[in-house]
Amino acid sequence: MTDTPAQRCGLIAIVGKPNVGKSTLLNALVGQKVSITSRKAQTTRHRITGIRTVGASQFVFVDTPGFQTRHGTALNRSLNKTVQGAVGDVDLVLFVVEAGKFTPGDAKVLALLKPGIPVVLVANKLDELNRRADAAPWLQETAGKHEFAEIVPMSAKNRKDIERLFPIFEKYLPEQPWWYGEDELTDRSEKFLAGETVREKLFRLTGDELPYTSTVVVDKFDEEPSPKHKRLVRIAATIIVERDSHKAMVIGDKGERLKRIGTEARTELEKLMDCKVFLELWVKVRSGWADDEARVRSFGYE
Ligand SMILES: Nc1nc2c(ncn2[C@@H]2O[C@H](COP(=O)(O)OP(=O)(O)OP(=O)(O)O)[C@@H](O)[C@H]2O)c(=O)[nH]1
Repeated sequence: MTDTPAQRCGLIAIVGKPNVGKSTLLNALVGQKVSITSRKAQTTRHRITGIRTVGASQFVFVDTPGFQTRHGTALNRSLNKTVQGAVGDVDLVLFVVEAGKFTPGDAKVLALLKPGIPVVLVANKLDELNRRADAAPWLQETAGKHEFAEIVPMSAKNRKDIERLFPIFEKYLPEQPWWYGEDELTDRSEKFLAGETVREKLFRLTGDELPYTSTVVVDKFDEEPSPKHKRLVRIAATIIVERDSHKAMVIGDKGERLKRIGTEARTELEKLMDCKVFLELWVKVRSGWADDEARVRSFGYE
């Protein structure tokens, strides 16, 4: 008779300063895109859970926004609150830094972590170090900065590195029944994913020109009966920018850029939701919204 191992389930927070690869890591761990990535710093604003069940263990991941220290606007204050909220009630924290670098920004994030919760130091982007031998003295020095439960040099873009992580994390999850089904990957709604997808395309296609204060609000998400398609979803979303010049930038020459944002988002959503999608995009100017607490709340960034 073989004993089946008891079910384990727990929360894992992914923290780190902007652009260290938190979203890339989460997506690779979950195996599907649930959090958006882009080269632009600070594209992750929401607390997103990704779920992955391996063997008897269910790993529930919480992504956190990049820890912003430079500006003090309401938006940034809201982001910082989310980070602090996310690290307080988890079973394990993955503290992500870039291998070979430990900056004051990293130190600030580390200082936020509550004592008593095990922290894994994830030294990401190892592939970007010219010589792996250079990592050894850096790892030794960084190990002294906190009582890390584990130290893992790796690359979130390397499949083998990702699969090695599950057995490492497993022992930190409490023995308890799973919270989600074995195949569930996220508890985010399709409406939420629609907004995130448009936002990703927006930032990808505007490069560094557009400030990160731009956002996307989904105004309509309706399923409609259709004789031609097994499922049809009609989505309307508004891209909110701070200035007229940003609006012109998003729309582009003869509307080309907005059209491309819409086409790319629609194609991706059709794949993600496995249905026909009609997507309508609007661009609106609301100046100063990032400084306005009430508005930040009404856009859903608690
Ligand atoms: N070379 C290399 N690049 C990586 C790796 N992991 C992530 N990146 C890149 O680093 C950039 C930032 O990655 P993200 O996953 O968006 O970073 P993030 O920490 O979630 O960023 P914020 O949302 O700003 O907090 C992207 O261009 C990724 O492709 C890695 O292991 N190696």
